[in-house]
Amino acid sequence: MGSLLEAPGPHRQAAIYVAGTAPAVPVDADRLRAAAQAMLSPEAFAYADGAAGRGTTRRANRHALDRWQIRPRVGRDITGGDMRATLFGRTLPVPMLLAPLGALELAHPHADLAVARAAAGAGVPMIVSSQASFAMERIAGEMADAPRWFQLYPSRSAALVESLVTRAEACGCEAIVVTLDTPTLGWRPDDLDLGHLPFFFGKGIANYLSDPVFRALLDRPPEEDLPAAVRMFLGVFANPGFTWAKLAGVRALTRLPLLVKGVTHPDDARRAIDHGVDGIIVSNHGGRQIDGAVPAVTALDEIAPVVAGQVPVLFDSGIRGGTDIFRALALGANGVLIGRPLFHALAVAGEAGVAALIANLIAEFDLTMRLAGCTAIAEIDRNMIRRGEP
Ligand SMILES: Cc1cc2nc3c(=O)[nH]c(=O)nc-3n(C[C@H](O)[C@H](O)[C@H](O)COP(=O)(O)O)c2cc1C
Ligand SMILES: CC(C)CC(=O)C(=O)O
Repeated sequence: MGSLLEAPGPHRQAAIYVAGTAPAVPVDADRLRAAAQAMLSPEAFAYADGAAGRGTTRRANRHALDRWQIRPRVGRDITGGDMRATLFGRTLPVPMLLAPLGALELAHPHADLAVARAAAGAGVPMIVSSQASFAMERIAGEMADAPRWFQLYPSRSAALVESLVTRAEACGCEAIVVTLDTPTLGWRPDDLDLGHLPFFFGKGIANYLSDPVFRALLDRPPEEDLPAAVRMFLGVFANPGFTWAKLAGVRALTRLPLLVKGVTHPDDARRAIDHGVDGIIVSNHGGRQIDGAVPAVTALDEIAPVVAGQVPVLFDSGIRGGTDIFRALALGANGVLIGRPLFHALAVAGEAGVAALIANLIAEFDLTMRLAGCTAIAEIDRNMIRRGEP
């Protein structure tokens, strides 16, 4: 049997299963999540799925996205279709990146290495987490010249921050993302109930264990005394005293584009620009930090007009399909980050799972865009959507 979609296009066939054959990796985000849950330990699933407090913001992220209604334009020639977008001088096949996710070894033993290979295969940038399960140099080693960025938790140790940023530059990361919404971990009942956080067990700390500055803080090497290294990690990885003024210190360390992640207030978007950032990631960390925080897409709607094109605005927290990508772009985002579905796809089928997820998202976005009458990213503007009833 042929594919269900015959129209020409670079990614068109990606999501398409041959009639009668169910896809190995569920296409729908909810089914993908369920498949991952069936395979993972309760602790691993809870860590990724978990949210702050009662999960109000995690739910609100979806609810708010669903309220935005696409207003398709008809009677247009949609034979072609160009999803490419340029960010910081790099042309991407589609305005989509893989969000930084820590402790991916909970999902799959190949963790970040599998994600890196799938990302590189698709040309979709991977944002390597500070909390990666492999050292960033090994992850980069899987990617040839494919685009990768590095996400930094501003550590209490300025020397460690400098070392991490220097290493990221040296292994070919093309941008530095400073996450500002996690000066300390949020209140996460699922993890608390299970008494489990990956970091306590030495997971997701490979970038620290491989760092000369971090190792110099230890009395004995982590290979001899992992619990002591874990305690040191817990003591230094975050910096509750990190302020806008201190961002200048990170800015001074690198000539790479610097983005801040976790902005939801328009005044903070203004401040970020005043402090010389090159990009803003509107995100509430998938509702994992403050229960009751503003839905991320509502924040995007407020922030995009304030930024008004001065720097690129990226968006995450709730993106589950191609229509969500369309909504975010229509609200002024220059690109989106894929979060939890990436963890789920990795759990279900490793590198192949992530490759399938990426291909499916691109294919659905492609179809959404052209069915809405748009054949170029620039055509996806505010006029293409409206806010529906609550
Ligand atoms: C398992 C997991 C680990 C995460 N680790 C990080 C991290 O190390 N650094 C970071 O900036 N954000 C981290 N995040 C937040 C994501 O980058 C992203 O903001 C969030 O997943 C978006 O919400 P969504 O998954 O509901 O779309 C993590 C999220 C999850 C689910
Ligand atoms: C706080 C980190 C260590 C990991 C993270 O960002 C998360 O679990 O959401």
